Amino acid sequence: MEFPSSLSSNERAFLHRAAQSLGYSSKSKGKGPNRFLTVTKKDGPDKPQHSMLLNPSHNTLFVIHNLLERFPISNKERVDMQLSTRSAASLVSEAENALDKNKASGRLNKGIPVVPPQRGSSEHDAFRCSLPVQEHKQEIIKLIRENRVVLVVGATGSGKTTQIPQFLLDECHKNHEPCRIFCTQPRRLATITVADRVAAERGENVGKTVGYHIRLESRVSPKTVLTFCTSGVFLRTLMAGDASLTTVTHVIVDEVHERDGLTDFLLTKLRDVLPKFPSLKLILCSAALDTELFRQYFGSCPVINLKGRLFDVKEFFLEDILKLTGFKKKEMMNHNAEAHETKNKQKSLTEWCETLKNTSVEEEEGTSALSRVPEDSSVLDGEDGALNSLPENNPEQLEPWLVREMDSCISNIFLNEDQDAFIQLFNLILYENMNVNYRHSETGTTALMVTAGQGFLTQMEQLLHMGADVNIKASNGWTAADFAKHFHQSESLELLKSFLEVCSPDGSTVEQQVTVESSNKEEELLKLYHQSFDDELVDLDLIMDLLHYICSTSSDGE
Ligand SMILES: Nc1ncnc2c1ncn2[C@@H]1O[C@H](COP(=O)(O)OP(=O)(O)OP(=O)(O)O)[C@@H](O)[C@H]1O
Repeated sequence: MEFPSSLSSNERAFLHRAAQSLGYSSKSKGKGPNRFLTVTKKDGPDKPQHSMLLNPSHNTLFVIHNLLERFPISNKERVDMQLSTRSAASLVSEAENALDKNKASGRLNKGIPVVPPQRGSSEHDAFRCSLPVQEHKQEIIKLIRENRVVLVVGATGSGKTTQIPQFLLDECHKNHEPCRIFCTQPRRLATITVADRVAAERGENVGKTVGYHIRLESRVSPKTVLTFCTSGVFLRTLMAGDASLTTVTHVIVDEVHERDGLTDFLLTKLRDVLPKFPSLKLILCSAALDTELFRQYFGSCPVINLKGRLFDVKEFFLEDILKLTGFKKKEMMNHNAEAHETKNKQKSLTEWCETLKNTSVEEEEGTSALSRVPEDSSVLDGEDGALNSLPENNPEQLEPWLVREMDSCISNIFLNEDQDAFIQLFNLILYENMNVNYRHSETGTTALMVTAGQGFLTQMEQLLHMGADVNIKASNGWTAADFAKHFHQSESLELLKSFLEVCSPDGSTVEQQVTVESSNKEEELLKLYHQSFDDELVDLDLIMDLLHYICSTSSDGE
């Protein structure tokens, strides 16, 4: 058995005497930090070992083969496995071998308690002091000193895992008390990261004062005082015999609230063995407030409740995030260009409506219904330009003279109430195969819309019979019914209503056709986003932009 170099000369002298009285031989070798004390049986280390025949099953061989492929053995391990005569010079490599064997078997190494070295300073010092657990440092130390089992309850992030083991290390250093601490974690990854973090907080690298041990991997040395390990590794060590706890001073079982099988089993085992090891302290850490069960299980052990670190939760919807981050995709840009075009069309239509309104006011000197533009005229400013896209309406696919003619008919009907324009319009529809739902190239209006707006009932009926669609929206989002309503053409509205009652199988009404469009910028942005991205997918670009925004605009912990 080898003892670590950290022993004082007095301690080494004590061990030499103890070894002698028990009939063992002991020897100190090396200088300064490399001085190790080894205790061997009188027979000497060279006594040949009894060999045992191992007959692994086919299945076992298969598993071993797989494991060796995943974790190939090093040259050194290969040499060590040869049955060679072991020389005294191989004492150090023997110790390393023992570590490796324990690593593979998933059991903790043997060791003795030592006084932890003084903590070094680190960049995390200020952060550590800000953790809620710091306020309870003295209370925690006192309770652990005075009780066999202590339960610490605190919200996630209060500092239980990283700080409580360090309180013990610092306290033992201050009082020159040897200690050997194990802290169990339910997960392998957490075991490694928390060990790394605690070592860094003490200004060290992992593997010195602070180490970790998970199955098939460990970073510990004879100087390791605090070992983070998985519940599985700790349990496996206990299964090999309770004696492994002889030199352990503190066991911290973390995340007991998770109630995973291994941790629960570990707690059962630890409760059973506690009476056998009077100097062993057990600390349970839980993030859940409902801890009565654990408290009772450990004979009404004392409980420390830590305050959590609460941060304001800000709620953002997708449209807020799009606005805050200025997120733009190529597809969104394309949609934006389309939206820009629609905006121009809306502007033209607004001008049309204004012209018509002014003309009517001049004609009817304030008594006209048109002088009382209804409250909802705000829809004219609507920025949403949800145009129905019908391929036959695309002026680019039509001959230019047809576009010119159709545009002129629609604008003349609307702006000049030109009855003759109807003759030309119907000619184009009937003889030039123009679509009855053709939309004016600059405003997106259809013949039905302008006819409804002007209250030309006979022509409206004709258009409806020719298949005019009442659902089409102009560039400002208005349907024919909106035009009728806006320009107070109640008869037009009635006609559309009765037409819908007859023709609409889904029972939609004219009231439902009257569109209330929002001018909300965020909504527009949201619509643009939805048009360019499939909601079923996760938008990693947006997430990256959001993370970047959070990192660049807020300070730590906000
Ligand atoms: N590996 C790490 N890297 C960076 N910061 C860390 C790391 N580990 C912990 N921290 C920081 O230290 C704080 C306290 O962590 P700690 O794990 O001690 O809290 P805890 O109360 O045990 O929470 P939990 O119940 O989630 O384990 C965390 O909120 C985090 O800010």
